[in-house]
Amino acid sequence: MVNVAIFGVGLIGGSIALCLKGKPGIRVIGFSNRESSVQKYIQRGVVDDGTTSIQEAAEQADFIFLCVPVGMLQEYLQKISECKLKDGCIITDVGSTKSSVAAYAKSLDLGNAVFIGGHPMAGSERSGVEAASYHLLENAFYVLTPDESTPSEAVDRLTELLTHTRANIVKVDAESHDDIVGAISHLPHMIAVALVNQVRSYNERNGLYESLAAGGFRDITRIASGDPPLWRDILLDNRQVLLRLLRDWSAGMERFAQMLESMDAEAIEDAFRKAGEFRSRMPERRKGMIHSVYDCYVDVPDTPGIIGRIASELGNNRINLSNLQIIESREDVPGVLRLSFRTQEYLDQAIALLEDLGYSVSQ
Ligand SMILES: NC(=O)c1ccc[n+]([C@@H]2O[C@H](COP(=O)([O-])OP(=O)(O)OC[C@H]3O[C@@H](n4cnc5c(N)ncnc54)[C@H](O)[C@@H]3O)[C@@H](O)[C@H]2O)c1
Ligand SMILES: O=C(O)C(=O)C[C@]1(C(=O)O)C=C[C@@H](O)C=C1
Repeated sequence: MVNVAIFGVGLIGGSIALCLKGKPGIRVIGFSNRESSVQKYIQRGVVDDGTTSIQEAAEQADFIFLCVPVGMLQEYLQKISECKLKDGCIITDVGSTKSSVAAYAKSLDLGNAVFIGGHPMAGSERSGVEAASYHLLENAFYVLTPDESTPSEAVDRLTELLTHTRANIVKVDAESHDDIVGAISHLPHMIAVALVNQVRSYNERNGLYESLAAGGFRDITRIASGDPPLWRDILLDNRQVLLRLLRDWSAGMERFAQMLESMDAEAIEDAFRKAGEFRSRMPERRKGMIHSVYDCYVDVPDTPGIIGRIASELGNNRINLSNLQIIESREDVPGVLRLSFRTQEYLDQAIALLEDLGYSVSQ
């Protein structure tokens, strides 16, 4: 039996647990510092067992996933390093920054255990085990950051385990990870928050700002609703990279100001053209890319016209579908029809409706 201990069974830890639980030969143990959370994980069927004891979770584990906020990673690594870990135990994390945790792991004596940093490039602005999903990591890139001293056998074992997430593993060094993810994830979160707060202050004088805000504003600002303490930790941890990126961002905005001042129509068009070209190269349906995360999966019987019927039911109930995809039917995937919505409200309404109609719906 392979024991997998998950510390922090929230959005990401819970999603990994859901991918591993029930797989032959795997037992998932959830750790929380609160007994009520442990009970919740077990009741929701996300883990096989749970404990509030770090030692109990760590000492029986073949794999340890640290899925707590970035600001807690070092404390947990340190406490785990004091446990009597199994020989060859692999400790990995899912934190959104990689350099600091890798350096910290190196400074510890982990005995015969091995640390390999990790970061699944999928997520959402939601948090907690309630938001965890079996499908969250499917087709996403999952970054691992081994270095030259990491035994390749350990990387292979972790990669093998992660096949259950259906993510695509990519290996990157920790510093490059922080540069790249700073630009494609952390900077966008800061921009979204600054933009929402800019509009929020205008809205204090005139409530029409809020009323008229439509798709464009919603699309670019969804991530401004991320968990504040979680994002505080991420931004502070990657601050050196982010300070540089913010200077580049300011320069880009300054260029826009110049284009407007000098009425440089061609340059404005050119900026949109280049951005559009780059963005259109990104696959639409890849997890972690620009996409709706308000998805659910419906088991669809093989009956003619069934997809049309589902779409009509949603339409008749004024539930706006933003995308519909028939996904390949495979043995380990419960649903075959993926329905995407623009808001949590539509998603909740759709799930309630489809369940009322007798469909089996999963998230
Ligand atoms: N949110 C995303 O989109 C996303 C994507 C990829 C990676 N990550 C990374 O994943 C990690 C977890 O993020 P999440 O989005 O799953 O957050 P989350 O809030 O959903 O989950 C965090 C979990 O850690 C637990 N936790 C918090 N403080 C704790 C403590 N002191 N002791 C024990 N447990 C504690 C919480 O109870 C929760 O179960 C973070 O390091 C984050 O950087 C997040
Ligand atoms: O889709 C979102 O809401 C996310 O914030 C996911 C996202 C991202 O920025 O793309 C956020 C943090 C991560 O560490 C990885 C992915």
